[in-house]
Amino acid sequence: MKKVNIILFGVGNVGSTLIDQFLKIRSRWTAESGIRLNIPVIANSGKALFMPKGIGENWKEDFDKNAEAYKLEDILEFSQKHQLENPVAIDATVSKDLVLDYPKLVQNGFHLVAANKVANTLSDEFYYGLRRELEKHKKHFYYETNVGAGLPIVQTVQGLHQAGEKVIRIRGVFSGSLSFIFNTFSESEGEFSEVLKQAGDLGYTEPDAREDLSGNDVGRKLLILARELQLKKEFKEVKIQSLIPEKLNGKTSTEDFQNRISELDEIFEKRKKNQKKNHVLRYVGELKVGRGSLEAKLISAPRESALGQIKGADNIFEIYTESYGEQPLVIQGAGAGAAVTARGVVCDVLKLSQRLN
Ligand SMILES: NC(=O)C1=CN([C@@H]2O[C@H](COP(=O)(O)OP(=O)(O)OC[C@H]3O[C@@H](n4cnc5c(N)ncnc54)[C@H](O)[C@@H]3O)[C@@H](O)[C@H]2O)C=CC1
Ligand SMILES: N[C@@H](CC=O)C(=O)O
Repeated sequence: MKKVNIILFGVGNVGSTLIDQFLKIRSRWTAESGIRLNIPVIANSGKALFMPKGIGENWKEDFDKNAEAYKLEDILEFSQKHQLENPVAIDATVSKDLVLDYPKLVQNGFHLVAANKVANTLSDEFYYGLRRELEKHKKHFYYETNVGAGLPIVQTVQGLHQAGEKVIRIRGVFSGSLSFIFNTFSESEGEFSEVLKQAGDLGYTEPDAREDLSGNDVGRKLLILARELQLKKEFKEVKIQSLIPEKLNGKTSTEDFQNRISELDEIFEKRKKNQKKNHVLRYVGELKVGRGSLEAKLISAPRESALGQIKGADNIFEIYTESYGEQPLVIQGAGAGAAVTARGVVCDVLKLSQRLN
């Protein structure tokens, strides 16, 4: 029997759904794959719950009652003291500080699984430095949910590239929240701000919705895919059209922004009206590999086109390669939401566990 110990950072929207999915699947993993999954530590930004034998169904009550203030060192010590076999740190936060500690986690024997996109979008130096550290310590890093949430995008692009296929262009709708917002707003009479709020309530937006509206989240996904194709790119090289008017951007607090979102209504109402007949708004990302260009922008697409037809929080990725020619390989489906994202993380943990002794 192979034991795998999960240390979960981030018990929010994705993290708490992930715990519930793990608790449901683990007896099947034991029976079918010989993997015994234990979750001895769960942590949010302030507190951590330490349970050497692992959390159970009452984890929420246990966390509320027994979680304590902690530092990363406490987790490293706990892991050593209890000789946790195959420790896996899962990052379901948006924290840059935690990402900067990834090398330390790896040096202390941890494998990594991240929904957080920050590690793959910091400088080239950090990106390759982390990979060198992983190689040196023979540890693995999975991050399928960084692009397309639970959709198999990263593995497909990695697979094509490693197999020698020439990827020419990747284009599509890369943001689940912006997809939901424009799919809904294009077809309804409702105000833009109401739809934006709905996207947040459904768990599609980033904790700060401006990360989505600024186009930064799409920019990050483009950069992650570009780096999978060995393009040496930095985030600042991604051309991004922000949807946030200057008066509401960076300088306002998140709360202030929330209170003023109705100021977006008139702007987007105008954009919707100023389109050709039977056209809809879509926020798209495009990576042109040969030119090394990465761009995220709002376009008006024919309603009957592939981009125009997507529904709900769907993402669509059109992957143009040499062998696929004019007809791209297309991957489409829900691109945001706690359930699909958590399931993508569960898949990563399963794949990682299958590689361990
Ligand atoms: N919601 C979605 O559809 C998708 C989300 N993701 C990514 O998943 C991550 C989590 O998203 P949500 O669950 O929606 O966010 P959330 O805001 O609901 O939860 C984040 C959690 O992280 C905790 N946290 C913050 N800093 C921490 C630290 N240094 N150490 C430990 N915990 C810390 C917070 O206390 C909170 O519990 C984000 O990076 C997001 O980009 C990725 C794909 C899809
Ligand atoms: N906010 C993101 C969530 C997944 O990465 C999105 O809308 O796509």
